Amino acid sequence: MKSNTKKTMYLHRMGGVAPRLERAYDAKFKLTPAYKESLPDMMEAEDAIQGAAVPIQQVGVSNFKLPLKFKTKAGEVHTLETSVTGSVSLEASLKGINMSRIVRSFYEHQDDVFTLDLLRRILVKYQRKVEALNARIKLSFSYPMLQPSLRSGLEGWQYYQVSFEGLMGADGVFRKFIEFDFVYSSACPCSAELSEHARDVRGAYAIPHNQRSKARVRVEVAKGKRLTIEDLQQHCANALKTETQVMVKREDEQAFAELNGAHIKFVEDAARLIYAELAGDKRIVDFEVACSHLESLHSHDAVSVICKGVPGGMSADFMNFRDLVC
Ligand SMILES: Nc1nc2c(ncn2[C@@H]2O[C@H](COP(=O)(O)OP(=O)(O)OP(=O)(O)O)[C@@H](O)[C@H]2O)c(=O)[nH]1
Repeated sequence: MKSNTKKTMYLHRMGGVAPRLERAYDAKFKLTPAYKESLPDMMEAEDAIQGAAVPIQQVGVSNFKLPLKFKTKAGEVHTLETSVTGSVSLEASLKGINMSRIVRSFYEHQDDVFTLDLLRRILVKYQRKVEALNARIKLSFSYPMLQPSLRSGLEGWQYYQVSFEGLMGADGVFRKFIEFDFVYSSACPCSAELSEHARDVRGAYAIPHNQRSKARVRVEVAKGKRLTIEDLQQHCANALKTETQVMVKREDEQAFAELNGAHIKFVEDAARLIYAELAGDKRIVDFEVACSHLESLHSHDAVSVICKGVPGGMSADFMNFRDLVC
C-alpha cells in the first residue's frame, strides 16, 4: 500500500485534520500498532530503485559491536568485544533490505557461546527474515592465550586478531572460515650470511637485520570438523618458531636470539613453512596465507601470498597488505 495512502487513512481515522507543527520532542508519545502501521517504509516503495536495476552481491551492517562468549580449547569461556559484519544478497527488483533485522537476528543469540557452527543458524535466520538468497557473517575479536616464556618459567597473555566467518549460499551450502593473525620475528638469511662473512673475513662485527612480521592465515574448515584457534596458533608456531614474546627476562632474551639464529627466514620461506603445516591438517579444506615482513633494512615491506591451490578455491590475490602492519 502506498505510504501516502496509509498516512491519509491514519489522519482520516484521527479526524482528518493535519496537526499544527510543534518544534518540541514529545517524550510522552506512545507508539501504537496503528501508528506504526502508518509509518512509511521505503522498502515497500514502488519504482523507487535508483541507478541500475541489478542485484547487489552484499548489503548489510558493518562493525556493530557487542560482547560475545567464545570457548577455549580447554573449555573455558571468554567474553570478548566483537565487531560484527552481516550482509545478504539483494535481488535486482528490491529497493533495499530491512537493516535492523540483521542486527536484531544477531542479538537473539547474544547470550550463546559462539562457534563457527552457530553462525550457520544465524545465517538461516537472515535468509528467512531478510528474504535473501546468500548471507554472510564475519565476527572479529581479539583472543587471549597464555604464552609461557622461553626459559624463565613465567607466562603472559598474548592477544590474537581472529575472525570467524560463515557463508550461506542460496543452495543451502554452509561454509565456515577462520582468519588468524600471527606475529613473529624474521631474521634475514642473506643478512645473516653477510654478517658471518664480515666477521670471518675482516673481523668486522655485524648483526643481521631482523623485523617484526605478520602472517594472516585464512582457512576454510571442513564440514563437520572442529578446528580451534589454539590449533591454528600451534600450526603457526610449529611453522615459524619465532613468535614475539610477552614475558622476557635476560635468559628468555638469549633464548630468543638463539631461536632466531636457528630459524632464519625469507618471506618466501615463511609462506612455505606455514603451507607445509596447514596442508597436513585434514580439517582444513582450503587456505590462503599472506606474510608481511616489516623490513628493518628497507623502507618497504617484503610480502608473500600463498594458497593451497584447491580448484575453484581461494586464490592468492594480492591482498591489502597495509592492514598487515603489526
Ligand atoms: N536498506 C537500508 N536501510 C537504511 C539505510 N540507511 C539507513 N537505513 C534505515 O534502517 C532503518 C531500519 O530499517 P528496518 O530494519 O527496515 O526497520 P523496520 O522497517 O522498522 O524493521 P521491520 O519492522 O523489521 O520491517 C530504516 O529506518 C532505514 O531507513 C541504507 O543505506 N539501506
